[in-house]
Amino acid sequence: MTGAAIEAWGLGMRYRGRGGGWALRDCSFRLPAGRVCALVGPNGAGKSTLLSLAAGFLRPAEGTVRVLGSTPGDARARMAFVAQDKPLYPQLTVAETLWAGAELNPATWDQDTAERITEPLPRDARVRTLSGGQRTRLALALALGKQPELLLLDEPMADLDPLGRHQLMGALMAEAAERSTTIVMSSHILAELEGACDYLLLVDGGRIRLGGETDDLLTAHTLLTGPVRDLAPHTVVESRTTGRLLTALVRKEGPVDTADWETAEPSLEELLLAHLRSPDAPALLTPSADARTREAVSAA
Ligand SMILES: Nc1ncnc2c1ncn2[C@@H]1O[C@H](COP(=O)(O)OP(=O)(O)OP(=O)(O)O)[C@@H](O)[C@H]1O
Repeated sequence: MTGAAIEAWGLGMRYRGRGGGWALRDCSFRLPAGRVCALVGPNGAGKSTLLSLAAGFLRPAEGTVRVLGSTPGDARARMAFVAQDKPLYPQLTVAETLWAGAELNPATWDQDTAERITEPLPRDARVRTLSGGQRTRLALALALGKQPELLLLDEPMADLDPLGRHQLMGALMAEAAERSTTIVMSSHILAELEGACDYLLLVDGGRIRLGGETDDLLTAHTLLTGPVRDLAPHTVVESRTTGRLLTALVRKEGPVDTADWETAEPSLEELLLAHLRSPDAPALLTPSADARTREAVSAA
C-alpha cells in the first residue's frame, strides 16, 4: 500500500473555555495506509483530540487533515472510530445494536465478525445493563463489522479484562493482516502496543514528537554508557551522569565510537520515557511519516 491513511499539515485545535490554550498545535505528519499505529503520550497530550479531528468529530482551529485521500467528512463511510466514551444507544439490545450496524453499513457489514466479537454477551441484554468492558466489546464489534479501511481506537482496551484484551487484540491483528486495515490505537499500556504496532506517533504537549516505523525509530537511537565526554556530533535526547559514568540516549549522527562506549538499542519504553522526560529534544519523523507538501498531494 502506498497511499496515506492520514495526512496532517499544521493541524491545530483549541477548545472554548481553556483560556485560549492549544490542545494540539502545528501537527504535520503522514500515516501510510496498512499500518498498525500506536498513538502514545501522557494524559492531556492531545491524542483524543487528534483522533477526533481525523474522525471528523471536531473541526480544526487551524491547518488541515486528510483521511484516505478525502476530507474526514467524506471518508466517514470508510472509517470507524471507537471513542473513549463508546457512545451506544442504551435502550437497544446487543442484537438490535448489531442489526443497526448492518442497516447503517449495508454495503460492507460483516455479521460473522460482529457476532464473533460479541459472542460472550447475552444477545437480549440492553446496552444500559452492560458493564464498561462489555460495552467496549460491543463498540469494537460495531467498528469491525463495518469493515473499515481505517479504524481509529481511543484507548480501546482500557476497561477489558486480560483475557478479553488478548482476544480482542488478536481479532484486531487478524483484521489488519487479512484486510490491510489501517489501525490507529491510543493506549497507555506499552506492553500491549509493543508486539502489535509497527508504527508509532508520540504526542506530547499537543505536538508530534516522534513519528514513523517503530523499528526505524528504535534503530535511529542508541543507549550509550561510558566515561563522561562530549557526545557530539550525536543529538542528545537525555543524559545522566553518575560519578565518572555517563549514560545517554542519543540520536545517531554518524558512527558511534564503540571503543569507549558500551552501546545498546533502547526498548520502546526507554525511547518514549527519554523523550517525555526531555521536552526540548527535537522531534523526529522518519521519511514515511513526513507529510508531503499539500501541493505534491494535489498533483499526485
Ligand atoms: N471538550 C474539551 N473542552 C475543553 N478542553 C478539552 C476538551 N477535551 C480535551 N481538552 C483539553 O485538551 C487537551 C488535550 O486533551 P486530550 O483529551 O486530547 O488528551 P489525551 O492525550 O487524549 O489525554 P488522555 O490520555 O488523558 O486521554 C487537554 O489539556 C484537555 O484538558
